[in-house]
Amino acid sequence: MDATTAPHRIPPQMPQYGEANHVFELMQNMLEQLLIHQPKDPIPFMIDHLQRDNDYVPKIIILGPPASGKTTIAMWLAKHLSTNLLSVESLIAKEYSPLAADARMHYQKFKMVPNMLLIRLMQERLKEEDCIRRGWILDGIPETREQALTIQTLGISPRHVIALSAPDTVLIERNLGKRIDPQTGEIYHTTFDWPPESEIQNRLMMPAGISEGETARKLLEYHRNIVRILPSYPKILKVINADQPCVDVFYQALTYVQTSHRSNAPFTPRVLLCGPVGSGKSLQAALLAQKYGLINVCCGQLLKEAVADKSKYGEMIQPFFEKETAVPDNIVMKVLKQRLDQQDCVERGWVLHGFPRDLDQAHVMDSLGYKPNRRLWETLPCASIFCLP
Ligand SMILES: Nc1ncnc2c1ncn2[C@@H]1O[C@H](COP(=O)(O)OP(=O)(O)OP(=O)(O)O)[C@@H](O)[C@H]1O
Ligand SMILES: Nc1nc2c(ncn2[C@H]2C[C@H](O)[C@@H](COP(=O)(O)OP(=O)(O)O)O2)c(=O)[nH]1
Repeated sequence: MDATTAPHRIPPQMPQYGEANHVFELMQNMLEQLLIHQPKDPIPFMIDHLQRDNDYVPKIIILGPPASGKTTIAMWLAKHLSTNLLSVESLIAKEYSPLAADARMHYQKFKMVPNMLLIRLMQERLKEEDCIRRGWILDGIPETREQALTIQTLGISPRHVIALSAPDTVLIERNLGKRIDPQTGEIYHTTFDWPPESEIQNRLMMPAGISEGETARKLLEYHRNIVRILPSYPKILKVINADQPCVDVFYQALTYVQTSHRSNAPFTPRVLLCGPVGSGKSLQAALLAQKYGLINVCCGQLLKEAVADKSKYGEMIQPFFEKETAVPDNIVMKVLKQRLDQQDCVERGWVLHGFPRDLDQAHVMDSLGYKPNRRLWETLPCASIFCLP
């Protein structure tokens, strides 16, 4: 077969390098921003995007009906993730911003901020260094589908969207107990979250707009809009039940925003199955190989085949088999390397079991660049192992 028709050998280090350094996602994010912003000269834009290196900072939207705990959860997340919290109130309160002054005037007159003014105010804030470097959380924004679509068109892409939900009756009742600390802006509740310090208790204020009628009106407005907003975020949305203790809502939200979504990057599974003898590694390896088209690599089987084939390594292994002593790690690794570097393992991925059996072997495997991207540990009570047939 001449060189032009021979299969193109992809060195295993290439896909592994791409996975380890998220090269595909890096390029995908940059391409997205290029197509959204369509700069006259793409090169400086791409250089600036790559130097910013902020693809993985928090970019979170928290939505929910009144009294669902959006602000409470958003504040706790912002503190935990050291990121910036943006809400309508915080945006219009911004000093030295003509846009904010204009928005304040609207808000004082009409109790609302026009869509485009709010979006421009948000855009202005998101361009600031701290939001670029440390990311952001939008609390209760977007409020309408028009805002959601405009935000997307401007290239403001959240990585995670959380929608809190709870029965209206619960929220109307809950909102009656809302209290705010005028000094810190912290939110409390007369029943669910009362501060221990009497000094804080004494200065808490009842915010406006928490009466049953007001909350019911806001709920109607929210339900009318939210059904048109959520379809804008099909793959990054998580709905969390807010009718449970705040702390539980917070930890579900935190767990979600700390997960990364499946990317479209090409992915070659390299699965490592560990566990005591009899824990089912061989069986699970065979099932995984069959289901996902992986190569089933059993280390013990490889050594036996090398001896049976009387290969170069087989002759080295034979004496250890005859003396029933452990085959030296360097010989085992050579046999394993020969197998894992074969085209089928590189292209389809593998599920390895029976190696490594100890830390030294794990270090040798890692040092040679064989890094599994899925690790499964099978455990079994000792008693069960001795009962195996
Ligand atoms: N899971 C919860 N369980 C009980 N009380 C909660 C919970 N989450 C928030 N609260 C309380 O409900 C009240 C409203 O919370 P918060 O202001 O965070 O809600 P919100 O969704 O931001 O409301 P709004 O949209 O009206 O500002 C506060 O007193 C808060 O302490
Ligand atoms: N009950 C039960 N038995 C199992 C399970 N997985 C494997 N086995 C059986 C099949 C074999 O007879 C025995 C050892 O399985 P194995 O896959 O060879 O274990 P391992 O030594 O490769 O880890 O246990 C399992 O999940 N449940």
